[in-house]
Amino acid sequence: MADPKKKITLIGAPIEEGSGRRGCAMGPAALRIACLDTTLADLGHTVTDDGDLKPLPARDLPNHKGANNLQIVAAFTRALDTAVHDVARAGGVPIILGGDHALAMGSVSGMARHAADVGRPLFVLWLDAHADFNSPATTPSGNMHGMPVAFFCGEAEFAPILDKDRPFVDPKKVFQVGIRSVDEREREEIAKHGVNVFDMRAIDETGMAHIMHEIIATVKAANGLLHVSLDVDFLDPEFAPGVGTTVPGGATFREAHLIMEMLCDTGLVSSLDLVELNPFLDDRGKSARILVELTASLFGRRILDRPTRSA
Ligand SMILES: NC(=[NH2+])NCCC[C@H](N)C(=O)O
Ligand SMILES: [Mn+2]
Repeated sequence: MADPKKKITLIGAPIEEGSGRRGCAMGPAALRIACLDTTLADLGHTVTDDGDLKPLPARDLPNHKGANNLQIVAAFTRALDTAVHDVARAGGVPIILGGDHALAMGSVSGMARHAADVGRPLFVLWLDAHADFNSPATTPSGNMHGMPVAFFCGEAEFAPILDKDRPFVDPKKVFQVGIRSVDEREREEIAKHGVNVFDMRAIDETGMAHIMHEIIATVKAANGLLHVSLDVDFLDPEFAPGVGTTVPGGATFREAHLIMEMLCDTGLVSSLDLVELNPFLDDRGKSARILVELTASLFGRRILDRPTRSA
């Protein structure tokens, strides 16, 4: 395993205004209560918790009818773009504690700037039930957590949220895994832009290991950085009910761990979003705990390292 001990910085992003309901603002607290920091520190990493971002609404932007709560979403986007870029530039691995998925507008944009600084391409592994490739022009809901992928690929430029000359992510370097809910216009957009989609059928037919080998080989061959964006609804609601947009038929506990273990072996992961956790809807912290367990697998925990629990 390449360079196993990392400098990890936790960045809380208690944004819920990108989704259609309340609750995700409690996500960072739930992840902390589920011991994300000590779990990573126990694996030998240096962990710093930068606390929660609390940006003021971006009052320079007008309301937009296809983009609900634009001023707040834009404020988090700007704050995260800066915070994530700063951590990566200092040689650290940012983990963003969400917060709804609109936060990836900022986190991925910050990593795209870092990748451009170091002259390496940025790849994104999007683990989600949804493609999140809407824009204010195509959205059926106006909810901005359905738009981050289009935004960081430069396909949802409707207001001056970030610098318009910022580096975009090439949609062909976005791998979406677990997809099972895509809107009609969104489907056309992802096909047109060449986003790589592995939906649940592909997972069932081909197997997760095969899909991950393929993705990892592509990133390695390009000497890329890999940002992982993990939405709770990637998982089947049976294992992770604490999310506002559950879709039946999601990834299993083992499939999700396999992804994390395979990624860990590559040493390619530069940054991670943990998003859409809604503790208000969770079942006794179950979903928060699963996110912490998956993060542990991504950063080096091995099943065989753990004491066996019988009964
Ligand atoms: N990150 C999420 N949970 N996204 C859900 C998006 C749902 C729907 N496609 C929309 O745009 O409104
Ligand atoms: Mn999502």
